[in-house]
Amino acid sequence: MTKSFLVTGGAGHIGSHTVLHLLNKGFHVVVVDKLNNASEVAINRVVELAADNGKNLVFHTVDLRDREALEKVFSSTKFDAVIHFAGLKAVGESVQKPLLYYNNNLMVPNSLEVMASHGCKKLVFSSSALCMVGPRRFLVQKSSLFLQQIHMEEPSSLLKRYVAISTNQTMNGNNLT
Ligand SMILES: O=c1ccn([C@@H]2O[C@H](COP(=O)(O)OP(=O)(O)O[C@H]3O[C@H](CO)[C@H](O)[C@H](O)[C@H]3O)[C@@H](O)[C@H]2O)c(=O)[nH]1
Repeated sequence: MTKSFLVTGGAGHIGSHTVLHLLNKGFHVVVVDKLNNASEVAINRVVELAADNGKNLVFHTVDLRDREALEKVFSSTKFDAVIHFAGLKAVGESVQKPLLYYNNNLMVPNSLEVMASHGCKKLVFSSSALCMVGPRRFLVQKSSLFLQQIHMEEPSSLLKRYVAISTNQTMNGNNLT
């Protein structure tokens, strides 16, 4: 049977390229995106580029904080995995509006609960390598100190790190992995 993927933030930069790749591989893809940093034009373009496989793409304008809307999406399709790209990531804005970033980017546990209740156990959590500098220095050797200074003190990176770690713990704790 054809595999189905839910891509959050699938109208965005990395998301739309991922969606096209999945469609080209013949998979069924559902995108949820609240279109705060993207447009449905990107989705239409992906459908066009995927040619015949474009019919396997379904798009919903959904804010991941809206649990009821998320439940409806999971009720409509049995997903093999979720690929998570939906997030705010502008460094400068995250410093100016930290509460906006906390509010938007910490909704992952909400999605995990809905995933778990629908028996979906696989999540690809896309984050930024920059939020992992520090104890895990293997990523950026020479420039790591510089990157650490810039990024570890701004909310966007701190949040990504927090969400990455707590998502990992939740997935393990709930036997989702
Ligand atoms: O609460 C939110 C925040 C954003 N989005 C959507 O998520 C997408 C994010 O795409 P961007 O083009 O803004 O970002 P990138 O594809 O460049 O980056 C994304 O992928 C990166 C992978 O390294 C990081 O995970 C980063 O946090 C994530 O936004 C956009 O369509 C935006 O509308 C939502 O649906 N809900």
